[in-house]
Amino acid sequence: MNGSGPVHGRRSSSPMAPPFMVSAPGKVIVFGEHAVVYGKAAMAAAISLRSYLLVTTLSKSHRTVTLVFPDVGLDHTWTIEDLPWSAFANEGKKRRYYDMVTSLDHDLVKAMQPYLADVSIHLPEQERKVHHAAASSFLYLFLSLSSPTAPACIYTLRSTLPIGAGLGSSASICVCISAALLKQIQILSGPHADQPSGEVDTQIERINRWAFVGELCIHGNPSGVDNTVSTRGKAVLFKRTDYNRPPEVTPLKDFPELPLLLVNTKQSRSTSVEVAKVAAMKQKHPTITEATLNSIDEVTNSAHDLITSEGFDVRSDQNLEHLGDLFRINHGHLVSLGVSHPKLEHIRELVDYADIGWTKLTGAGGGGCAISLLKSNADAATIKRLEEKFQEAGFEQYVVTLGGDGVGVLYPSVLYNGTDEKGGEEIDQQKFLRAEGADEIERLVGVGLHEKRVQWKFWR
Ligand SMILES: Nc1ncnc2c1ncn2[C@@H]1O[C@H](COP(=O)(O)OP(=O)(O)OP(=O)(O)O)[C@@H](O)[C@H]1O
Ligand SMILES: C[C@@](O)(CCO)CC(=O)[O-]
Repeated sequence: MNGSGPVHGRRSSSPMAPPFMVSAPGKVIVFGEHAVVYGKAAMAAAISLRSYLLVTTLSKSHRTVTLVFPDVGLDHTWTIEDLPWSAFANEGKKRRYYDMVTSLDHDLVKAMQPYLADVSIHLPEQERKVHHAAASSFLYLFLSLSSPTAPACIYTLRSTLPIGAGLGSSASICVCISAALLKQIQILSGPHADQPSGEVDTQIERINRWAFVGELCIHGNPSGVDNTVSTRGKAVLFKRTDYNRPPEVTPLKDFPELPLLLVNTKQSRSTSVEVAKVAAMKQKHPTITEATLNSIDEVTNSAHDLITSEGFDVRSDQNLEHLGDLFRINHGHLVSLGVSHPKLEHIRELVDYADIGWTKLTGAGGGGCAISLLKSNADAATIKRLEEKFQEAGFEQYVVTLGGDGVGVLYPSVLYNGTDEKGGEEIDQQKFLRAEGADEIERLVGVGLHEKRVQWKFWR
């Protein structure tokens, strides 16, 4: 069944939950992508581009759950009672919200297939794959965390992140879905000011674990670094040596405001395909590949030692050059693992010719984005010329800040947007859908890039 159905305005006297929003950031991997899948360290930071999910509860006369994901053109409705609840409730299959789930249950994945089969059935294979990935991560989490008596709802998702560009779009939507569903079953406490840090950690951990399960539905073998940084925000050093245990996550306090250019080749690719390339390389040349992955680990650890060393100053030429060397070396590793792309090499060449910094791909590669660390003497005119060359090549540049907040909640979805509406401006589905492009989404509901919005709450 397709179509998003009616959306009802809510009043505070209504017994239904009010519309609310959750939001989670994308990320850049500064060092260690791919190697992190094999138990090596990675360093990643949240970025100011984010996904926003609006949850609208419908009246009791409705019994449907609808996904409205316009960024990819997905609009699908399931009837709640029709879904395969019994498979997910079976002895040995039932998961609790506090369980540590580290792999997908193949029987449950199979039980979902008939309900995914008619999602965007009319679309070409490539688009359908994108829809299926998003729909399956939602459905797996919905069936795991919710119940046949769940209220009818519309989940409307919009993101200011480019999709499939290495900036963690899939993780940010999984974090949003996980947080929304956990919020709806009322097992999240907060976020609120002065929440004890132990309680904050528990909420973040719950959201993160289920976001990881969502990521498992989208790409076969995620390390968990993307969902971890998206949930927690800020920046982390991440390492997962044993998939049956939680990863080692070291928060990087005072992550330096690196002078970075972030450029998207706009070459589409899929993370799972790029991860599979490295797996194939490892099978073909196990010793050499292992040595490359170990070398990446050393690069990441060297960067970590540097930025946490006493006296580290990103304005020091010596420190910057050290980090720049590590950018170049890490990019070389990724090239040798086969996950670069001629367009990523083109960005690197343009920056090298301008001689203003060091470049590496970020994320899974195969297209997507590159980051360039700028030298201190990079002058404005040269940067401008370079930006024009990016544009001529069809690339897109983003201005982002690093190390911002992780998952946030806006409950109810009311903001003080400087409008005349009494009690604040209610963000309903129409308004949210009408916002054109990333800038308008930011302006309408953004967590604070343009102005500090106190209504958004974070587990800090
Ligand atoms: N805004 C969105 N709306 C709907 N689905 C989305 C959205 N963003 C991401 N997705 C889902 O995530 C998939 C992209 O995941 P993929 O891992 O390939 O890219 P990424 O997360 O942007 O990159 P990386 O993992 O390298 O950081 C899409 O195919 C889609 O299923
Ligand atoms: C390529 C990879 O290392 C990063 C993708 O953002 C995959 C992962 O860690 O899951």
